[in-house]
Amino acid sequence: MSSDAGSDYEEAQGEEFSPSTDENTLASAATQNRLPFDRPTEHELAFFPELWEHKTAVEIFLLIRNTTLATWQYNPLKECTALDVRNNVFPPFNSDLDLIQNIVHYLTRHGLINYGRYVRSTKINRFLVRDERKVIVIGSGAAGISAATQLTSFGFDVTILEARKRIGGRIAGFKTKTGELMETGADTLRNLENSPMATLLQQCNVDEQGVFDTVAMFLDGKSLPEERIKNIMGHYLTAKKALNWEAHQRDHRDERGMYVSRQQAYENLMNMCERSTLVRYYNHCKSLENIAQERESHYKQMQQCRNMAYLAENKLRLMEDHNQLNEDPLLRRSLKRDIATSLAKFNELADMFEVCDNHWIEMIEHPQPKQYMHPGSDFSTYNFMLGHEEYLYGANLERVQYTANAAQNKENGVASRVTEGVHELMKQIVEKRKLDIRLQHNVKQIDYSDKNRVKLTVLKANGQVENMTAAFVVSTLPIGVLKKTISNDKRAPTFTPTLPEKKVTAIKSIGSGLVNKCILEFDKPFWANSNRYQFATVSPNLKTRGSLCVWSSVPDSKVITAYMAGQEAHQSLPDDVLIQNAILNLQRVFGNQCPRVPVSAHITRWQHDEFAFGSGSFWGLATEPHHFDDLITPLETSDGVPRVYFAGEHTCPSYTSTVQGAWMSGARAAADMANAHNGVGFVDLSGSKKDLEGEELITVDRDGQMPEDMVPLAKIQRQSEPGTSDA
Ligand SMILES: Cc1cc2nc3c(=O)[nH]c(=O)nc-3n(C[C@H](O)[C@H](O)[C@H](O)COP(=O)(O)OP(=O)(O)OC[C@H]3O[C@@H](n4cnc5c(N)ncnc54)[C@H](O)[C@@H]3O)c2cc1C
Repeated sequence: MSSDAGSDYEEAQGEEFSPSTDENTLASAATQNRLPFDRPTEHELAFFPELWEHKTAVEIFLLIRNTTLATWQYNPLKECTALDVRNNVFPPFNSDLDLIQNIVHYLTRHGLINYGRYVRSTKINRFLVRDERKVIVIGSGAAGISAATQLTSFGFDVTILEARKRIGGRIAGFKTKTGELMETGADTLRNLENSPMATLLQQCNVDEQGVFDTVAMFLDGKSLPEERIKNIMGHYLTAKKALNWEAHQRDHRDERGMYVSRQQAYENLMNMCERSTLVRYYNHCKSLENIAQERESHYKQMQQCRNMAYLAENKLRLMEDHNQLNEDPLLRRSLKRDIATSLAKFNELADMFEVCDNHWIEMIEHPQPKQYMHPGSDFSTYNFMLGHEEYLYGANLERVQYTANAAQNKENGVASRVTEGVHELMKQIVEKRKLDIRLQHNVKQIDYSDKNRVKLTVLKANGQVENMTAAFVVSTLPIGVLKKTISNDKRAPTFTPTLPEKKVTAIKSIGSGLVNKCILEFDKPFWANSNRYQFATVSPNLKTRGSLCVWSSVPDSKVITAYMAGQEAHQSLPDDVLIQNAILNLQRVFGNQCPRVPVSAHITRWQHDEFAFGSGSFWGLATEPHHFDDLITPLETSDGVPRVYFAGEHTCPSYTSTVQGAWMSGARAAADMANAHNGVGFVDLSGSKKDLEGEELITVDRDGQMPEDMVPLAKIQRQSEPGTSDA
């Protein structure tokens, strides 16, 4: 967060916890964790069955739960213990220390507090016998690191096996020869207002930079007026809202039972809008015609009235000239009456004529558009927004189902880039938590056919093969790799026995997407001052809308990144052609300020990365919600014990293809494993600060001696994830 987070970190050890506990603070602590502040979730009700009994019990539970979350958020550099929470809950509600401990334990277990890079002050109780504690986590991406840190806190002995030479997985970056940072994987943390990544940013010694929603847009090198951008953005957001509303109302599938794609849904909406615009235009023209006819008819009647009055008046004058007025008083009166009624009628018609006239003028002054979206720049801008959505989803919108609202989650709210790179967060957590990570350990086989243990065949850097065993395994193999596994690709690890049919179907059904980057380094930044470091170049060609569309940099960096999304992410053009295209794009906007040749450049090809085979997962046209449950369900060894757990961004349906989703999935897998094997009862977690020795973890081995009230719960029905769906 701030550059002096390090010193905060040291100071935190002596700091007292005293967050304000007013209603707003408590409510926002809950929403920050994706929990409803005023009711327990189904998941909480499953763990605290007594909440079904009394309304008062629910109120006390919520007060303690929300205060615990607020206490942790107030200072996430330091473990939040039951004693800290007790001090922050006002009497008499702080009298039940057992309840407070249970809530602290529950929230810790499920990765809502006491996670990431923090100082522990309580002992870690290890109840499982030594052999049952051994966990191997496959992969050191965000999911693997999250699972490993959590499991270590629950008393497991964790080793991470990582195939690459580095940690981080799809969070990656390197320094150029001149020391500039190029982030080749995830670089933007979105949705920070309710993401655990906000806490990690607070815990780590990094500098974060806000990414703004409104960006400058250029079409053919010319800046689009802000007003037009806002206008089109309005159309796009309305369409997106309509789509999300529709997704909650009914299912739209084709004859094969596949969901309608987002592209199709946007096109349908656009056609509907075009149709209704045309209908409105037709009605407008029809009304104009009717008014014109009405006006004409009034005019004609006015003429008739005028003529009648004129005739009667002429007749009267003639009678007067011939001194006949007194001769025929009846005729005289009748003529006078005709004049009066004609004039009255004329006036009435004149008023009606004026009303018509005003209406006519008003309609002429407010013409109706003939088209919903004008072809040309407006349509290109709208199309750019769909291209941007392809970047957020990491997939062509023709392949993403219309119901998916993950992009909504990612796009809205607070977003940040980390000056030192997102991988710096992972590095600092790994160092602080002293995780045991074996790099260049490529897992080739996961054998769960035995009893009591899982065997792994691992290919090491020196070409040696090592067989390793563990009581439990957490696989964070990416969706792209799992897809290769089920298609028997030699580069991907195998499972023995082969994966169950349900899992295979799930892996096939969940989409594997692709985003790539073109990263350019120059000798100085020419793309404007430090505030404006994100802009978009709108492609006039609809087919290439995802190509080099969004440009991003961090202030004072000499590196600028363009993203390739949708169809364009699969570009097979050689690097130098892509780099030249990017330079041309920049030159259209910045002219000669942009040099013809960059100092250095890097193009990513995540589709060919054999430890990822893609950038992230998405809700494909055949993805059903239960596919994520099928993917998450652990594999059982031959003794019927669940031992191979699954994590990774692709197992977090609400936040697929994000670092947040990966982190949350690791915490979820760790909780599932601990709940099943390490007991869901609670022990004294209040901790004794006397035991605290620096930042060393204090572990107490109890070798199988589990307290009576701490029974392992073989299977807790996963009713919902804490802090996701039912928030
Ligand atoms: C170009 C790009 C841009 C992105 N931009 C963003 C963004 O701006 N914001 C965002 O939130 N997300 C973004 N993402 C997505 C984000 O990076 C991922 O969702 C997240 O990092 C996935 O974490 P993970 O732990 O699930 O998987 P990974 O990070 O892929 O971790 C899996 C690990 O398993 C290892 N592994 C694979 N096979 C084996 C094997 N056989 N043996 C041992 N280890 C193995 C891999 O090397 C890897 O380290 C982006 C991704 C890409 C590619």
